[in-house]
Amino acid sequence: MTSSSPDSAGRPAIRTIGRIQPCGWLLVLDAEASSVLQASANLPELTGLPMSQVLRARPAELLGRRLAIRLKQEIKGRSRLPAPLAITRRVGEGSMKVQVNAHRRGDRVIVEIEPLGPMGQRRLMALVNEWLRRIGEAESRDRLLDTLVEGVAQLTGHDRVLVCRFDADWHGKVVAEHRHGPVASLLGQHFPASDFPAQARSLIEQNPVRSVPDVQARPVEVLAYQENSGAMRDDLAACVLRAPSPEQVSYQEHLGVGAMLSIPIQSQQELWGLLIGHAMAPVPLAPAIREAARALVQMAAQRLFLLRARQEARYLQRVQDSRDLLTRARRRLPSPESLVQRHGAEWLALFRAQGVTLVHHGQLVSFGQVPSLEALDTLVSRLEAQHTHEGPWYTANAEMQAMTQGLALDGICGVLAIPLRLNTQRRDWLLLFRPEQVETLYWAVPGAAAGDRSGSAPAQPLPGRHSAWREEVSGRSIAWERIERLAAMDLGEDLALAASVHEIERLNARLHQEQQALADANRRLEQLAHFDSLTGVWNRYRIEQAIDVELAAAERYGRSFALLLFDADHFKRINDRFGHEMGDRVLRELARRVGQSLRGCDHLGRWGGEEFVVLATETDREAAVGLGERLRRLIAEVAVEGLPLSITASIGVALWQPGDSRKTLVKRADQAMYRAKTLGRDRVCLEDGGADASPVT
Ligand SMILES: Nc1nc2c(ncn2[C@@H]2O[C@H](COP(=O)(O)OP(=O)(O)OP(=O)(O)O)[C@@H](O)[C@H]2O)c(=O)[nH]1
Repeated sequence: MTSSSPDSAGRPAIRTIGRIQPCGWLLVLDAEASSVLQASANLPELTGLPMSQVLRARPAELLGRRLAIRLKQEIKGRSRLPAPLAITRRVGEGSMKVQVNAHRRGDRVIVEIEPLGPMGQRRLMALVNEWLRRIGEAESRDRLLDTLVEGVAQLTGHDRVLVCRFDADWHGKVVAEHRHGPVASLLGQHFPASDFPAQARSLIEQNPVRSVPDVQARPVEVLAYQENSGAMRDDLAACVLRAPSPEQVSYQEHLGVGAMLSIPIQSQQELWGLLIGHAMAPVPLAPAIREAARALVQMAAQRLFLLRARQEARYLQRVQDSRDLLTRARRRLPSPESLVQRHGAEWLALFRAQGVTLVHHGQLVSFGQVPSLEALDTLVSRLEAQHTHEGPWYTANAEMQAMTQGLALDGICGVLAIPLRLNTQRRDWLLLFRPEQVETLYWAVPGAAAGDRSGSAPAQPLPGRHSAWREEVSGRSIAWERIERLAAMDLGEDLALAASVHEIERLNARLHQEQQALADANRRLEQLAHFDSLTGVWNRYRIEQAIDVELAAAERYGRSFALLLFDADHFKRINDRFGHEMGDRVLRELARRVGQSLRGCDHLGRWGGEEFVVLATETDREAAVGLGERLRRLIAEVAVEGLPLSITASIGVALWQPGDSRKTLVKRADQAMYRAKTLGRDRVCLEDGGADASPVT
């Protein structure tokens, strides 16, 4: 900002508050657009008034009454004019058609006046429509961009129109170009990120079209009286006419460019790239042509994002197909480990990767080429500790990331890590690895590239080319694209689900086994608790329970039942003569035969030693004695292999009497049995008072 002191005549000082290009005129008005605050120093040419007067004039004196009123009305309550106003101005002897545009900046209204070009509106419209049609029909990205650069070149007359695509680091690569005349090609070359500083990128939002019709032209100062000069430094940031900075001028000179145009290719979410027009000599660019070029770029951007969406949809379909396979596989419940082995090759193709690792329950399963186990372990612990959110972690430049630095990655430069949340305590991971991809870059501007990128060899000038330097970029893999990251997240979700299903199935199987074991144990326990281990018939505890149940039923319903207690005769002799094992065999055989001969409603139990109890339900005295006699005969017929003797038993019979307890009933049966013993054995005795069945044949 420069200023001059009041002159000798005492007139107030005039300050310079900015600069514009000489291809137009600029006025800064107050918020109501009713008084002039600042004006470009070339306004005397257009108005015929001296500068001192311009700075004191009312807008109507400079723009004409009708235009000034329209301007005032149309900018009221708006941030910019809905459409430019066109007027014809008398300039000197002749007249000139100019376009007036205005926008608000803080509490000021900035008015830009530009001469309209010679091309008729109708011819221009026809041309634009033709190119819009061609752009709308392009079926591939390359075809689309080629059409765009050709169309813009035809409209603007620039010698070289190119499309520069930004990468994730804001380096730009020239991906399409149209040239006219002997101008050097920049196709395939790179512009370093330093050519597109963040500040310049943010200016794109304020004023998307940047046109410098004459790079070398001396800028025109925007002046103000001291009292009106309190302008913000960036007052002119959104002006089309804003003069390029000295650095921009020298940059363009370096490229040998006399005129330039730049229009962003963007969606609401992203700045995809830039369309750049270069002319070796100055080229005036009428506002209508500038706008037409912008319309072409906007149409191309729309088409570009549509084509990309289609391509992404195709890619997602492939991923979906793979996920379907996984879902089908899930029904067969394979382990996550076997899924990796089965689908690994397919995932590597889908994600352009060379290796994949699934970290599941602390176990690592890999397919393809992956880092060493030690490196993987370290990577997973670092991810666990440092990557706290649910989204993916990724890098194309592993050496430069703290997460992957210092790991023996064996030539792997790209890592995409997807956290799989299976339980709340610990995460599993799906890891994809990409190899290094050495790339040769041609930098459009020497010097600027060196040091910008890590791991790259120093940039070398290319022999025979002035504007390109060659650089070998190493230590990087191809970048993980957004759509690939999203697809990997989907795959991760499926894997987590498959792992959960498998895990649940495994736990269920274990639970089933445990239940089975528990049931077996219970069965064994019951066997132990209720059955005699030698003979397999009920033990004393169980038969006592049964007697109690029968006593209760008899007490309640008056149902008569009998208890038969029998004891093998002279059993000791068998043991003594033929051994204890023979004694055991005899007891088993005896129990088996007696048990088999009983009715389903009667019960046999071992009372202890060689003594057994038969509980005969619904049995009266006669039937009980009959049963005793039947058993006596049956026992006498029992033959045991290797035993040359016959076996006999003494049987005591007692019948339930009202008021009986287990003890009294058993006691009577025991006494009866004792009597049978004393009467000579091998006989049935009824309790006291009953007639004994006679034995011996
Ligand atoms: N082998 C075998 N012997 C048993 C078992 N339980 C008891 N004994 C034996 O059975 C015999 C019973 O002998 P005693 O009570 O003298 O009666 P006994 O020899 O049958 O004579 P009486 O009952 O008077 O006819 C003892 O020798 C016990 O050791 C068993 O489970 N297996």
